[in-house]
Amino acid sequence: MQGTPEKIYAVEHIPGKGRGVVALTDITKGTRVMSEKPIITISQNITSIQQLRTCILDQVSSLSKYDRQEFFSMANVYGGINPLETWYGILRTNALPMGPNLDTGGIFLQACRINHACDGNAVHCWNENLNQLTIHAIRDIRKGEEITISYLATLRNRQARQDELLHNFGFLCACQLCCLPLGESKCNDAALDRIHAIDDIIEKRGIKGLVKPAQKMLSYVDEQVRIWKKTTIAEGGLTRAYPDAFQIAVANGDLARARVFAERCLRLYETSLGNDSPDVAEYGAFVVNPATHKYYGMSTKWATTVDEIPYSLDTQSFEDWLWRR
Ligand SMILES: C[S@@+](CC[C@H](N)C(=O)[O-])C[C@H]1O[C@@H](n2cnc3c(N)ncnc32)[C@H](O)[C@@H]1O
Repeated sequence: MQGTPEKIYAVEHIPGKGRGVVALTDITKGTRVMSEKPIITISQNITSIQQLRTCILDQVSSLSKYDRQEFFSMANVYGGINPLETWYGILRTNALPMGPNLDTGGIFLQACRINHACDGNAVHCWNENLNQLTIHAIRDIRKGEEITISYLATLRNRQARQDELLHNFGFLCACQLCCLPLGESKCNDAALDRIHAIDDIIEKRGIKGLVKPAQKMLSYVDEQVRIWKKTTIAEGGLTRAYPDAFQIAVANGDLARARVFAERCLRLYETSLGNDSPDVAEYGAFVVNPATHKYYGMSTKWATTVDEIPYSLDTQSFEDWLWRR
């Protein structure tokens, strides 16, 4: 018979932050810290106040006594002059996205107690296979350390982060990244600004940009990866950069590089999402056969086969080959 799994975190009072989640043991990178179903869900597709009112009322009134108490004790930076407004304020302060499109959010009794850090040591993700929200450690976390996630969809410069957090969550962030000495903070901001400028270029070019001008686009992603690697930010934006690089390679028929990029995506997703995540299954399949991606065949300009990966090269030469430097 299996014993009860050891509890690796506890919800505790954190000075200046209300409640928060603290590690009860050393937690290694890649560990699933929690996996949880929502007690309330709310969709952005609700179009009328009446619909919103009914949706919130129905769900709050069917909560168990314990869940209701916990829900009422959650942070609310939006206030409210009647119960319904107050509940809506709690939802807006605490809901975590249930999917990549951010159109549905959920209230989770444990995960919603996790405070923010711009460079969080954990990440949250909605797992469609489990129908649960998962939290994974993306760094080693020491016993007694607070477990933190980022509330921000993208990591912008310090001022932009602080403005967004103050506006949406009512606090002035004093995380490690926000408290860097001025010189270091400016360097960090410049790096993040450049990364986002490149993101904008890539987004503007859209799908056509994958093949024209392909080399330029791959160089942009290469630059992003090099910048992220110079920062101390856990995983940085690699979970975005490597899939971009994979798409560029596959769209140009370069199955050798596509497989390497797919392997890198897979490793990142296994750590931050867990082996049962749909993204792990998807990228696992691309590693086996990158040609199954829908963009394969857009161009044959860089055509290679998966057997052409030059594994015998030293690390630097391999990276030069990979990014076509
Ligand atoms: C989702 S709740 C997190 C749990 C909350 N601390 C509680 O007591 O239930 C978000 C709220 O927690 C607080 N919070 C989160 N991260 C914080 C941080 N880094 N510094 C200060 N307050 C923070 C803010 O009040 C924010 O609106």
